[in-house]
Amino acid sequence: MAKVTILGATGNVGVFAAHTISEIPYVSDMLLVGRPGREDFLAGCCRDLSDSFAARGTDVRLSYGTSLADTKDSDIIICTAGVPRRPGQDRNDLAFENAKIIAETAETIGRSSPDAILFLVTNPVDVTTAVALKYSGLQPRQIFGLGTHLDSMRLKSLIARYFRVHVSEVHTRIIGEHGDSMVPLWSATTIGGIRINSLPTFSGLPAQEMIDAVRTSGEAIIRDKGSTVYGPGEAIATLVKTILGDENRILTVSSYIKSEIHGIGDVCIGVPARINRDGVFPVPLSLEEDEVAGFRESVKKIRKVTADVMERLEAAR
Ligand SMILES: NC(=O)c1ccc[n+]([C@@H]2O[C@H](COP(=O)([O-])OP(=O)(O)OC[C@H]3O[C@@H](n4cnc5c(N)ncnc54)[C@H](O)[C@@H]3O)[C@@H](O)[C@H]2O)c1
Ligand SMILES: O=C(O)C[C@H](O)C(=O)O
Repeated sequence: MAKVTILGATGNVGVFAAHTISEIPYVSDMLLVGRPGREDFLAGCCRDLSDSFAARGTDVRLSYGTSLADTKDSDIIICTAGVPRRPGQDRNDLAFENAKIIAETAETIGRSSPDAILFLVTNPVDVTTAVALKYSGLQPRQIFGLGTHLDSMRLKSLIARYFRVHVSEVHTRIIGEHGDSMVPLWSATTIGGIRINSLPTFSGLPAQEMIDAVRTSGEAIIRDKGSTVYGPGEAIATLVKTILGDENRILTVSSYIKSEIHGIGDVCIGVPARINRDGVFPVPLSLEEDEVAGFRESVKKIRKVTADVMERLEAAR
């Protein structure tokens, strides 16, 4: 059984993630952490969640706190703390502001929970994953970000609707930045186990429209309802369950790669990774030429944003 901690638990994503995670059978304890002054809200969340447990037959010990010291002995710490983007902003516009929060948080967690797995949701997630890796001192396998898992789910749902098949029949991946330079892997997309490009209907697939819809999905939801919540919340729970259940699923998350993909590496970015109780292990890949070119561009972009942020963080210390 495991203790799962959510940082930023008073936020839109944090609150819903607490609900989805409480449904995972391996979770025995859940700690909700918010900023000082938010104690009443956190207490209310705990009471409200507890009410739902009776109906569901769930038995999770809930607690809340406002200090990172409370996170000690967590098995997984999920970080949703930080500012979200407003309509018209790019996720990378949040880079420095959120990196400052993550650097401080990661330093404390690295000292107090050296065996934990640290899961970043805060955007821009590829950059915050790299910042957490550097400042926590934890091993690369212990740190990952939501990355392009949510984008892959968005594409999966569009493909399933287009082909009028159940979503479970579709396997697809998007790699690279959780952002504009993301790269769809049509070569790794199957429907009912059959490669999508060997289906006669593939030629009519509005592939570019689909990927454009995925690229702009977060922005469109934020414009219409203020924040993305249900997609990220369910995606977070899938990953927590994969870790705690030692499931060895291959999911596309932001992870540190050395040179696993065509020799490209030394960056945190969305890649397929085998995920289990020990953490996250990127899977070496062989891609089509245009996919490699797209991935190189995406890596180049993320490396630059990450390097700029690291430099500013060091200068600010
Ligand atoms: N990676 C993804 O796919 C994905 C999906 C959704 C949201 N996000 C990101 O998650 C983050 C949270 O989104 P949200 O919609 O829940 O935002 P929100 O504003 O509703 O919540 C933000 C949370 O962070 C906390 N916070 C803000 N500044 C802080 C600071 N200086 N120190 C400590 N805590 C602080 C707030 O108290 C609150 O709990 C954003 O960065 C957003 O972009 C990422
Ligand atoms: O788009 C955002 O800013 C939130 C998140 O990254 C998302 O894709 O839902």
